[in-house]
Amino acid sequence: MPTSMPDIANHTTAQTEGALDWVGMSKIEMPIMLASKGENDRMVSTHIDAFVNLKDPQAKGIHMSRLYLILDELSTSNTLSYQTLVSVLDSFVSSHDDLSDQAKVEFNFEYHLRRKSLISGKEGWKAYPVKLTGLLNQGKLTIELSVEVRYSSTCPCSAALSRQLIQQAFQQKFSGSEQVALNDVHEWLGTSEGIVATPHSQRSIAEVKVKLNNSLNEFPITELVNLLEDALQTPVQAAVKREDEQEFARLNGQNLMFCEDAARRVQHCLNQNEQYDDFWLRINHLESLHAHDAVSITTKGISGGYQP
Ligand SMILES: Nc1nc2c(ncn2[C@@H]2O[C@H](COP(=O)(O)OP(=O)(O)OP(=O)(O)O)[C@@H](O)[C@H]2O)c(=O)[nH]1
Repeated sequence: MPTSMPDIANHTTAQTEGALDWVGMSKIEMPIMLASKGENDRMVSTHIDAFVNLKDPQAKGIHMSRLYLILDELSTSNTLSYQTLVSVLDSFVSSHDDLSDQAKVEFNFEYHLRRKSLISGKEGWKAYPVKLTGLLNQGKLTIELSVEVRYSSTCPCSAALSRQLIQQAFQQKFSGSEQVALNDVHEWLGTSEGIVATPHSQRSIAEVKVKLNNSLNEFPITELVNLLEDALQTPVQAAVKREDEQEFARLNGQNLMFCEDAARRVQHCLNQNEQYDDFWLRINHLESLHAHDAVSITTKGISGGYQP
């Protein structure tokens, strides 16, 4: 490097002094080889946020290029795992010895999983938005995993109101007769006059963030997705034949959910799981009855933990 190049970060001081909580870069685009528990390592297309604190109030700035190059080395020569995420954070701090004692890195990407259809035995891809976050605060390490799971929620109130309309239609149709023939009822139930009303359902999104226990050394992405989809029972589907669609209708009918119900199901499952020291969740029902969404938010509720 030519010696005459000015080095603002090193050789000037701040015009106005002040320590800063986070300084760094957002949405760095990099392909990253990712190790995830139970899956083959694979390349994911990430957007990375990388930060250190600036604890020296007089220092002009941090060295952005050092953070970038640490990530570039991860991208070109390594695999993102629990261990390498910790190394990245250590390197962020050690590359800024006098300036920083905290580091944060967030990897945002879509993680594709093969998902089985409900009945037909077909398979298809689903893409799950995932965020892996590492935080190093004066030697204290926190690793978080966030995922989003999309599912269908059918309104329990609308289902009850629809059942009432079906009962009324039944009464109207058969009220004159002393006895009703089984076949007549069976046939009538198969018509659109029989099922005169259907409850509304909505595309719904569970956003979940978990703090990984220190004893974990792998990212449990697939496990967390499975846990959430098992709790909710009505995840959106990939490959769908008619038998799968019918089973989906049955599952929707058997799992009627307000956003409160969905939040409690997820809360219950996460509370049972000891791998997660803390959790935060937000349930979004993108209403079809309303133009606005129904939302519920909760946390594990531990002292000093996530805030709703
Ligand atoms: N600190 C800081 N740097 C910025 C910002 N925007 C762009 N940069 C640029 O980031 C580049 C890299 O900075 P450094 O890491 O200090 O680069 P360098 O001096 O060649 O690297 P070292 O020799 O390792 O210090 C510089 O060219 C800065 O101008 C900003 O808002 N803050």
